[in-house]
Amino acid sequence: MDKHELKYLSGFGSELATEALEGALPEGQNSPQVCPYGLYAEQLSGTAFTAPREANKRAWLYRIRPSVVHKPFVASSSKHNLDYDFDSRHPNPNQLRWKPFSLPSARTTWVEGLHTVCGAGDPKSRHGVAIHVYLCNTSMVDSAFCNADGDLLIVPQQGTLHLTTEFGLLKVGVGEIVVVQQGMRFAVEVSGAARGYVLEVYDAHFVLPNLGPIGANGLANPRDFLAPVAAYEDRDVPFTIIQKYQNHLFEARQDHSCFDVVAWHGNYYPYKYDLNRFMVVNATAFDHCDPSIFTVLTCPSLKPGVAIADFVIFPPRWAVQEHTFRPPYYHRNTMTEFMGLLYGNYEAKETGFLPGGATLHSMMTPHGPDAQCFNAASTEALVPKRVADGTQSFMFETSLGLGLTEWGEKTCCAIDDEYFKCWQPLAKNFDPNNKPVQKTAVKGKPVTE
Ligand SMILES: O=C(O)Cc1cc(O)ccc1O
Ligand SMILES: [Fe+2]
Repeated sequence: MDKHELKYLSGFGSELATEALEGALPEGQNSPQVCPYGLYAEQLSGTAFTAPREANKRAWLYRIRPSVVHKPFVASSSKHNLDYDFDSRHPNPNQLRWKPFSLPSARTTWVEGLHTVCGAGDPKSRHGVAIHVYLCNTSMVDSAFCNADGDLLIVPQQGTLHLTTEFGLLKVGVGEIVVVQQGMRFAVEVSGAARGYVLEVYDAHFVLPNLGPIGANGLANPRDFLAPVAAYEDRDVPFTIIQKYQNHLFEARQDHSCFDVVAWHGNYYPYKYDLNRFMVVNATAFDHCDPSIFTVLTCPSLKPGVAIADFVIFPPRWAVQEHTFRPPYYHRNTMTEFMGLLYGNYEAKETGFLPGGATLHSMMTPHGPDAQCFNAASTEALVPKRVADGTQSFMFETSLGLGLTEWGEKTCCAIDDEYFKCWQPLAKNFDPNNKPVQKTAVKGKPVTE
């Protein structure tokens, strides 16, 4: 496996085919009596066999040994920081802000460094989400992680992740995301301190949002999603599969690497996406569009238009709206908003919300721009202006109510108790005697007349 010059296949949910050895993919059928090169055929299903064609997901893996060749799973005795108890703690409706989560000083792998902040639901009933951060510095060796419970959307904030997967290799830097779907085995190598965010969903796979009147193109374009080309290792070594099943970690030993897939085809694969490829659509006349215009990926619920979770970004762009308060409006939402900052700062809060930190605004919890942002944006000259240049923030937005873990609310020691103060200086500007002349979109016809 060459880890330096990585090649990718392009397409979101496409039917892809790739072989590391010429002729390793059987021709014209999935299960020949004898597979090329003496490989074993194995299907990995990402949906029920009978899911409608447009939703049906599966991959055929041609591997040195089938993945069933392992010793029994036993409860993992390794230290970990995953926590799926979202119901024991008292609910907390406050606006929450976390200072940057501290990186470990002891040797910590990506799996060991996963810390759960909040979540809802459970994988047994296939409904819910969990939000984690990872804080690590050490590469996984001779082991692979596999989430039997759902999909992982991984957002690096510091340090490049080198993923070895059953499907091949992915290099994921800051400003890119990677989605490893349910049941796909992978290992993470890092070359120093690494921090990032993880959105785990149990209900369904991520899809691209519908574009409606935007048309056939825009937002995240399907061809910018990249899948690995097949790459395998034939290594007979003591090897551990770390499997998360029903939110518990299990380990199974085997005598060979699981990254032994020589060829694969199908529409179920891990993929990465460069956030800089996002084609921004926004208001060009007046008013502030809802942030759904910045949805990269969505995990839909069964209610039309309601997401289990959306992955939304706030990309660098032009702001050109006239007679408009351009930053986010003040709001209370039916959705829950968890935000993270990758680099730079967030337009509605220039200070306090720092890269590697986070905020949580739960359903119906009021929030919006801090006082400093309100005052500046209420008086600024409304010339065309770049916003969010040199920055990248994102939101995990869910229709579920989230419960905090003990680590998220206490032991991470990162909660910023001062957060509420950013709104307190918002002044009462109301003056019933000062009837304004409001500018309108239709020149010469003010609505106040
Ligand atoms: O709260 C936030 O900062 C996220 C957000 C941004 C925006 O432009 C509109 C609504 C919204 O929730
Ligand atoms: Fe919000």
